[in-house]
Amino acid sequence: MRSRYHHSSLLAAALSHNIKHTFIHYLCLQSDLIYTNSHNGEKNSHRRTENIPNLLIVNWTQNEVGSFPPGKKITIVFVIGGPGSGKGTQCSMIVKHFGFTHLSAGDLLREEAKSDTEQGMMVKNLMHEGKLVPSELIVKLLLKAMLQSGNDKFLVDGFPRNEENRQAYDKIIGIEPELVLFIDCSKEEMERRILNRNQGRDDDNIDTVRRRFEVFQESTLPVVQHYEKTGKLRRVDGAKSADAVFEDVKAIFVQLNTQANQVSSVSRAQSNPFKRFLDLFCGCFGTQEATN
Ligand SMILES: Nc1ncnc2c1ncn2[C@@H]1O[C@H](COP(=O)(O)OP(=O)(O)OP(=O)(O)O)[C@@H](O)[C@H]1O
Ligand SMILES: Nc1ccn([C@H]2C[C@H](O)[C@@H](COP(=O)(O)O)O2)c(=O)n1
Repeated sequence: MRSRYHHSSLLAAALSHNIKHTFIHYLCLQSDLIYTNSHNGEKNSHRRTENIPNLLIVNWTQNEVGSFPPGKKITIVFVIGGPGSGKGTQCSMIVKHFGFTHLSAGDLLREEAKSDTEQGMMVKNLMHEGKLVPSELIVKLLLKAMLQSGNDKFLVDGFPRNEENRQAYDKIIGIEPELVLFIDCSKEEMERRILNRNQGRDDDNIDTVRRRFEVFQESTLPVVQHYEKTGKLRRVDGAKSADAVFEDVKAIFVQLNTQANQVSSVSRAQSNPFKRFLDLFCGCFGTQEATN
């Protein structure tokens, strides 16, 4: 306990004096803190939580990543489910039918893991152990990919994986998801699918898969419960065949499109001055709404 306190104090001192990264890393490893050089350019240390690794350098600024133009309508759907539940499979089908851009948090991290940097190595190791990568990093990668795509409709696959992901997203991107699709599937079926997947993924081995299940149980299920309470969750039975699951998914997206069209026709009508005048006029004489 004393040594942990000692390292935390040294870390604070090192941060305020711009001491070399390697020394800061050492201190982070010895304490329960992580270090981030965060989006507002400030160096910070944070208390580590359950799924946060020992050390992290997140090095970015808001300018580096950019943001959406103010007032632009952006549609976001989160797709969550256990490992191997069929998130990627369903996302590919949604893209074909509904014109979303598919952003897989796992794929973005696998790309990052290829880079020959300290950060790349950290991501690679965490994924190999079946652990979650720090939230600021994944949110930054998502925002970057969203802006690069030029689209305004996004399926965010495999996110949020824990409460910390959700909070980092709120802080950095802050666009409420329209809905959260949850693909519900038994552990036995997911394990069977992953071990048959054969895509050369480093984390598709029995030990890592078991750890990924634990993380899903401990960290992702509370997020599912959160969205259930807010009324945003749409649960589908992932145990059916991929096509049968998509029938259920399709119904959810058709409804989402219908709602979006209704909202945009109301706002188009509200921005038409002639229609507003006519509605007011008819309202005064007790007639039905003038136009629609
Ligand atoms: N409904 C289904 N029935 C049977 N097999 C399926 C079904 N959906 C997907 N699969 C197969 O199961 C494997 C895992 O699917 P997929 O990669 O889509 O899952 P995922 O949830 O994205 O996994 P991960 O979280 O590990 O990336 C793939 O080989 C896929 O072809
Ligand atoms: N929000 C996320 C999403 C993914 N990861 C890491 C940990 C996962 O085991 C791995 C693979 O993801 P998948 O392809 O199964 O969606 O990527 C994370 O840390 N945070």
